This record gives sequence, structure tokens and C-alpha cells, in this order.
Amino acid sequence: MAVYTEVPDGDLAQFIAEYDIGEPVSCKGIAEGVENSNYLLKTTKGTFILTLYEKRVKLEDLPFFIGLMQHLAGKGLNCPTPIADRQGQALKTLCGRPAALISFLEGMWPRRPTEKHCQALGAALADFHLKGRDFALRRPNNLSVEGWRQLIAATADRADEVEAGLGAKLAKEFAYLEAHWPKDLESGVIHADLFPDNVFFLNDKLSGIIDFYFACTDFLAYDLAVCLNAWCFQPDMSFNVTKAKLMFESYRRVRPIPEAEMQAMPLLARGAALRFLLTRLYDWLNHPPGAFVKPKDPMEYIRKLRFHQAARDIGAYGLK
Ligand SMILES: Nc1ncnc2c1ncn2[C@@H]1O[C@H](COP(=O)(O)OP(=O)(O)OP(=O)(O)O)[C@@H](O)[C@H]1O
Ligand SMILES: N[C@@H](CCO)C(=O)O
Repeated sequence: MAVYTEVPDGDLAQFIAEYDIGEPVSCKGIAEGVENSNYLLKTTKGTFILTLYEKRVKLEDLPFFIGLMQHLAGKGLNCPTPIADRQGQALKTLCGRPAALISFLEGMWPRRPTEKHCQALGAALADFHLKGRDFALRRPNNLSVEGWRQLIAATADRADEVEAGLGAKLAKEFAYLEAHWPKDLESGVIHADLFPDNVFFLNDKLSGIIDFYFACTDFLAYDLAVCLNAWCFQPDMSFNVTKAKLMFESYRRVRPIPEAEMQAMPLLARGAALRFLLTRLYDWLNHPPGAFVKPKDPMEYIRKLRFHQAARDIGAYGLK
């Protein structure tokens, strides 16, 4: 489970005493998630999420993530709000790790995303993009082309343990994407990890978006490409064009999609597939034996990448 850092009771009590959030009632580790340590904290005044930031999150990026949640929540987006302590600090330290308390959102993420979920997601993503337009901070996407180069180098020796010939295929794919990656699409704040487990629904209505810890400044259309990968494939890895169409239609009603973004979509989808393939591959090859957190399967993204490589144009996604 995703609790890398255990918090002793005494440290927790001292931490909570710095806030005006009542007395602790319970604090339980949350099994879901792979990146950070998360606890569900109940106090006499409410329910909160306590996050201790782990391996991939850099200290210098935290003001961007915390500031973004404050900005978007302030504009009415349903996302967690960072809670400030009595000194006005939202970003703190606990057990030697950077830590923050954020508000708890009601809802459940969809285990089997339906067409309706995909439709709701499109509108919410476009709303996120519009509300993020005037966010002042910038953070380059460290998991775009340069990040892929580093992950390919870090996995090259052992990639073939996962599939014969994978190392060479990844190097070839990287060379293609590096040569063709777009340069002039609209850039802004993107979520960059908007998978079903980061989107909550209540009675089929989208109730909130969480997990802003890969958010960055990049092409808005790249977020759509991440969502095509994460939401529109069936469990058998066939691509569901109805889901894609509904997602794009509802996105467009909130933010029209320029033609250049549509034309770039197959390429962006390839890049997004490579990004998740590489982080999963790295984690797969490097997770300590017996670790609680089960690494996610890179094979799923090898198959998704193959689909995008075979796509001639956006018609392959049922889009135009
Ligand atoms: N604000 C919130 N309200 C309610 N539940 C939350 C909130 N934030 C996190 N959670 C719960 O904690 C789990 C893990 O959170 P999160 O996705 O942020 O972790 P993570 O380690 O960054 O995971 P990953 O990047 O693998 O998705 C979520 O699936 C959800 O159950
Ligand atoms: N959403 C990512 C994990 C967390 O970033 C994946 O499924 O690989």
C-alpha cells in the first residue's frame, strides 16, 4: 500500500496541534496510489487527507502543486484545497518529509469507466484548462521528451526482461517522437495524470479531481492524449471510439479544439503512451522485492503504444 513513511502518534499529534482543525480522532493509511504516502485523517472538526511527499516529488515543485490547488479551488473547480496552519503555512514537514493537509473530497473513482464517465471527463478537463489559464507559476513537464530520454537510458540494459526486443523498440520510438514532437500548440497548466483513479464521481456525476503532483506547463492537447490512453481502451485493449468521441465533444463545448491540436493527437497519444510505459517500466525493474506497492504493468502501455503507432490519422480514434 502507498504508505512509505509511517507517522508515529506523537509526531502526528504535534503536527495537528499546529492547525486549527480540532483534535485527532483517527488516522489511517490509504492503500491506493503509488507515488506518495497518504493518510485519511479524521478530527473533531472534519476529514482531511494528509500527504507526505515521496520519491518523484521534488521539494522545489511543491509551491506549484499547492498553489495550483489553491488557484483552481478558488475558481470553483472541485479539487482539494490545501489547509494552512495557524501561521498561514500549507506546505510543512512531517517525519523528515515535506507534507501537506488537503481537504477531503467525496466520491468514488470509476473502476470501469463508461461512456457517460468519459463524457463528463471531457467537460471537466476543458474547465480545468480554462481555469488554469491565469495561474501565474510555471513548471516544465519533466516527463516529456527530455524525461523520456533519461528513462530510456535508465531502463535500456534491462528492458528486454519485460519483452524481447523492447529496448530497441523504445529507442526507435523515442527517436521518432523527438524528431516529430510538436512545438507550437497552445501551452498552459495541464494535469498530466488524469487517470480514472484521479477522478471522483457521485451518482454518475463528476464530483472532483485529485492528485495534482504531475501537473505542469505543457500542451493542453497533451492532457487529452493522456485521457485517450487512460479512459478509452477496453480491458481487452481495443479502442472504444464512442468514448473518445463523447470525451472530445464535451471538451469542445467548453474549449474549442484547434485543428492543429486535432492533427497532432495521434502523435501526442504516442508520446503519452511512451511516458506511462517508461515510468511503469522503470518502477517494474526497480521496485524492491517484497515492497507493499505493486508496480503497475508496463505491458498495458506497450499494447496501447502499438495501437497509436498503427493509427494513420485521427480517424483511427473516431475523431475528426
Ligand atoms: N482530496 C482527497 N479526497 C479524498 N480522497 C483522496 C484525496 N486525495 C487522495 N485521496 C485518496 O488517496 C488515494 C491516493 O491519492 P493520490 O492518487 O493522490 O496518490 P498518489 O500516491 O499520488 O497516487 P497515484 O499518482 O498513483 O495516482 C486516492 O485514490 C484516494 O482514495
Ligand atoms: N497514473 C500512473 C501512475 C501514477 O502516476 C500510471 O497509471 O502509470
